[in-house]
Formats: sequence, structure tokens, C-alpha cells
Amino acid sequence: MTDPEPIRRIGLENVVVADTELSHIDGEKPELLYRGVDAQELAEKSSYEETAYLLWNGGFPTRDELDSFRGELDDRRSLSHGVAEIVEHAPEDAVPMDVLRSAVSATSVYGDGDGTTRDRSLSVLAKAPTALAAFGRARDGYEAVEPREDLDTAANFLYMLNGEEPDERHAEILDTALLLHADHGLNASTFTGRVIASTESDVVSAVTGAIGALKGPLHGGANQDVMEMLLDIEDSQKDVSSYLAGMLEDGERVPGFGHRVYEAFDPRAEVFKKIAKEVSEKTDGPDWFSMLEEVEAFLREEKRIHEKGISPNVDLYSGTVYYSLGVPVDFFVPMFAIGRSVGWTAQAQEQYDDNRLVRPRAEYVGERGVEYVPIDERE
Ligand SMILES: CC(=O)SCCNC(=O)CCNC(=O)[C@H](O)C(C)(C)COP(=O)(O)OP(=O)(O)OC[C@H]1O[C@@H](n2cnc3c(N)ncnc32)[C@H](O)[C@@H]1OP(=O)(O)O
Ligand SMILES: O=C([O-])CC(=O)C(=O)O
Repeated sequence: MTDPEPIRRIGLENVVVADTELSHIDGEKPELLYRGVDAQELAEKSSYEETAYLLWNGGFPTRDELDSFRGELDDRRSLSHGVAEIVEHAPEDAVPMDVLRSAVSATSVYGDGDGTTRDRSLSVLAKAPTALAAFGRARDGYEAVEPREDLDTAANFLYMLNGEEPDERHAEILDTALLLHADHGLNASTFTGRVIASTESDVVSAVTGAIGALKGPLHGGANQDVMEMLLDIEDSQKDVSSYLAGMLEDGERVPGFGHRVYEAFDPRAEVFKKIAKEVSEKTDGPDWFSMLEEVEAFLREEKRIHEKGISPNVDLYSGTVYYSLGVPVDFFVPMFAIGRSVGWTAQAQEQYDDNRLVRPRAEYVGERGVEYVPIDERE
């Protein structure tokens, strides 16, 4: 039997390569569901850890189940010596996503649990915030702060980063931000993770690869780029429209806009926009929120890109939110990674549960019949 004619779809746009019960994106409505529940509703009513439980287990936890899940995370939040050494001795100018990727990878080298996929996944969720906070302190010349059992992931992160009791509202906002990033269908980083899992490699390898994919500016890297763009607009003292017009004339993409699946506003951006407004009203200094509204208005009207203009994605408003919480700009992408670790681990497990090696094809468009020339005869 001969193989059917290969399907050619560069960028795999609209190609279904897996089944998932984890998250669903309706790009037209637009809507994002986690296990069938509206993510916007979860952002309002649930917490990051409850949502992690929901995604991992397929149902909401009882109070006891949530407490026990929290306990499993608490037991793993501290870094083993080997992982602590990596983050605390990283050069102070190291890229935080590189440090996070190395730290997460090392959680399996210095594993302190039973080494099952669940144990390793819990370790990633629990230790990634500790590792990032420890790097943040080490590069500023401070000792690492140990996690506390009475604080959840978001509050613990702020506590470990700053070494002081976090503001309650700031911790709540960070919790919502992590929840909103928890899963998102087969985005590039999750796909990377599933490809790795499909070789029957381990979950930490899947997450490590996914972190590498998230780092790029076309994916998670855009949240940092948005903030850097705003800081640059502020520094240059240009007005927003002429700055953006210049970017488009130079063929640059405006970070925080456009999406492969959403045709209109990304529902997560809607939640972030509300929070960004709230924090901007309480924060002194440049009015990032109004600047972003101007950016949005400009791109809505910008027919050069698309006749309907172009819509914000999750990365547009999240950066100014992190900024107002005092999270360093180069930690924005790692914050995304910490939230998305829930989805990466859940999707790897889903891949293991019903696996087939992911192995697409490339069309060879190079030369053929090229002869080998011995090295001394080459010009
Ligand atoms: C968490 C996330 O990953 S969300 C995405 C975060 N990334 C960003 O915000 C970076 C900016 N956005 C982009 O680069 C894109 O919109 C992506 C990568 C997100 C989606 O890309 P694709 O689905 O491949 O769309 P594609 O690249 O084909 O874009 C279609 C057209 O719109 C243009 N376009 C898309 N997004 C933008 C943008 N943000 N700014 C300017 N032009 C854009 C492209 O240049 C392209 O124009 P062309 O056909 O004339 O070349
Ligand atoms: O789904 C995508 O392509 C990118 C995205 O928004 C995400 O990963 O959250």
C-alpha cells in the first residue's frame, strides 16, 4: 500500500494532531474553557491551585482534596542543594528564562521524591517559583528566602522574591495571572512538550523543552517586549501613534497583538485589561494603561495589517500588571512559564495516556546527486 499524498500545511495552522480534554479555545466567540469551565469565570472565582487540581484531575477538589494537594506542593517547594547551587551561582546577567529552564531541568537530576511523573510534575510546579525568586535575590546580592507553608504559590513567590509579607491584593492578582496562563490548547510550547512526551521521554524533559519554546518573542516572550516597548515610548517622548507607525514601516510586529486562533479579543486579555486598569489607578508614575489603550486603538484602525485591524492577546496587558506588582521586567516570561507548567505537565500526562509518536514530515527542497569532494580537493 502506498502512503497517501502528504498534507502540506506550513506552520501546522488548523491541523489537529491530538485529542485533549484539558482546554478548549473557541477563536470566534471568543472563549477559553479549562475542563469545560470558562477560564474567565475561574479567574474571578477560583485560584491557581484549585485550577491546577481541576486541570490535572478533571474535577473540582473538595476542601480536603485541595488542602492535601497544597500539602504536596508545600512539601516540595524548597530547592535541593544541587538546584539551589545552579540558581544562586548563575551569573547576575543570566537571562532568567535560561536560569529557570536549567533549574527545572535539574529538578530531575536532584530529584527528592519517588520519581514518578506525578512527583516530578508536582516538583516542577512547587520548585520553579522558588528557583526564580532565589535567582532574583542572588543577582541582587541577597540570601534566598525559604518558602512558607501558610502561603500559596503566588504569595510565596512574592514573599521569597522580596523577603517581606506580600500585599494581599498583589498576591491575589498574581494568583489570577498564573491561573490565566495555566493551559491553552496546542500552543507552540505545549506542542513542543507533547512531542517530547510522545517519544516516551520524561515529564521534566517535556517541560524543559516547552520552556525553551515559550521564551521566543512570537510566543511568551511578547509580554516582556510589550513592557520594553512602553518604556521605550516613554523614554523617546514620541507619541504612541508615530512610534507604532515607525515600527510597522520598519516591518516590525507589535508585541501583544495577533493570535493564530483568536479572531477577536483574547478572553484572557479582557481580564488582564481590567486588572491593569485597577493597578494603574493605584500606582504613581507613567500611565501604562492609557498608553496601552492608545496602542490598542491604533492597531484596531490599522488596515495595513488586516482589514479588521488586529486584536490584543494575553501578553498585551499582563506586563504592566506584573510591573505594578514589582516583578522585574525580565521575570515576566518566567511568570508565564510558572503558570503554564500546569498545562505542560497535564498535557504530557495526556500524551502518555494515549500515545503515538509525533512525527510529521518535511518536504525536501534541496539539491540531489551532489558528489562528495575529498577535503583537499575543495576550493
Ligand atoms: C502567548 C502567546 O503566544 S500569544 C502571541 C504572542 N506573540 C506576540 O504578541 C508577537 C506578535 N504577534 C505575532 O507575531 C503574530 O500575531 C503571531 C505569531 C502571534 C501569530 O502569527 P500567525 O498566526 O503566524 O500570523 P501571521 O504571522 O501569518 O500574521 C498574519 C499577518 O498579520 C501580520 N501580523 C500579525 N501579528 C502582527 C503584529 N503583532 N504586528 C504587526 N503585524 C502583525 C503579519 O505580519 C502577517 O502579515 P503579512 O501576511 O503581510 O506577512
Ligand atoms: O495559543 C497560542 O498559540 C499562544 C497563546 O496564546 C498561549 O500559549 O497562551
